[in-house]
Amino acid sequence: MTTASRIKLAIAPIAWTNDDMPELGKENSFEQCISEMALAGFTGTEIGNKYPKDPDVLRPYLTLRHLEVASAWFSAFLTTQPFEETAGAFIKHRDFLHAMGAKVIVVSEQGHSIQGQDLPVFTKKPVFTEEEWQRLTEGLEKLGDLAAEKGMAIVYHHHMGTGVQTTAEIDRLMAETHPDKVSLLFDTGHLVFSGEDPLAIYQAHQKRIKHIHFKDIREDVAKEVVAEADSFLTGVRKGVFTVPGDGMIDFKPICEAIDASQYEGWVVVEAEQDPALANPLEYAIKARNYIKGTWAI
Ligand SMILES: O=C1C[C@@H](O)[C@H](O)[C@@H](O)C1=O
Ligand SMILES: [Co+2]
Repeated sequence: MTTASRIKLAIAPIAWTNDDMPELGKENSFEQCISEMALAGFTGTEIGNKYPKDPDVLRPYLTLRHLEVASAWFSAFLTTQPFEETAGAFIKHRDFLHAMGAKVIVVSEQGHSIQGQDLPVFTKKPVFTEEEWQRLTEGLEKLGDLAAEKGMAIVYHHHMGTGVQTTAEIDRLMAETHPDKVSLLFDTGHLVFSGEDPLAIYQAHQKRIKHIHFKDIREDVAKEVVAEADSFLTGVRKGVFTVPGDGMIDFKPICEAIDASQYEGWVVVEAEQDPALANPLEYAIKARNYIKGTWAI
C-alpha cells in the first residue's frame, strides 16, 4: 500500500477557534473554518466548539465540502471523579463520533490537569500517586470496552500540564493497559515541547499508535515559556505551537518512521495559535504544502 492510500490528512479547527480559549478566533465562523480546511486540501476535521452538536445537522455541512470527522477530544476525570460520571459523558461523545463515522476517540485525563490554569506548566504539572495510576489505567480499559461496543478504539492523548506528559509516564501508561483496550495518540508538538524524543516514542509504541497530531514548535518561544515559568495557555498565546514545517521539528524522519510502521489512519495538523496573528487559511495552506513536499501524500 502507498502512503497516500494508508494515510488521510485532517486539520483541527483549533487554529480558527480555540476551545481552550474561546476568545481566540471568536470572530471566525464554523462555515468559514470548514470551507477553508477544504480549500487548503484537507479531507478531515476534528470537532470544535462552533460545530453543530447534532450529527444530522453537521453531516451535510461536511459532505458538501468532502470532509470526514477524524475524531474529537474527550476530557476524562478518572482520577478525581466516580467512574460513572466519566462513563456517562463518554458514551454521549462516543455515540456522536460513531454517528459521524469516526473510528477513534481521543481521550485525555484531566483530573489534576493544569493545562487550563495560570500555573507554570513545567514545574507544576501533576504527578499521579499509585492509587491514581490504578484508577486511570482501570478506568481507561473500561472506556476501551465501551468504545469496542461500537467497533471503535480510544486513543490516549499525552499532554503538557497533565499526569501523562513525559516519556516515562507514556511508557507506564502503555505498560499498564491492555493493548486491545487502550491505544495511543502521538502528538509531535506536545512531545517536543516537553523535551521528549518523538522518534523514540513513535518507535517504542508504534503498534499502539492509532491517531496522530502534527504540530510544530517555535524553539525560541518554548525556551521563553521555561525561562518565564509560563502557563500552558500563555505559551499558546505567545505562539509556541505552529504548523509542521514552520518550527524546530524535523518531520522527515518522523514521516519515514510512520511509513515504515505501515500506519493506517489519520494525520491531523493541529497547530493552535492566535488566529489574529497567524491567519488560519494561510497556515493551513503552508502545512499542506510542507507535507506534500516532505511526504508522498
Ligand atoms: O489535541 C489537542 C486538543 C486541545 O484542546 C489541546 O489543548 C491541544 O494542545 C491538543 O493537542
Ligand atoms: Co493534540
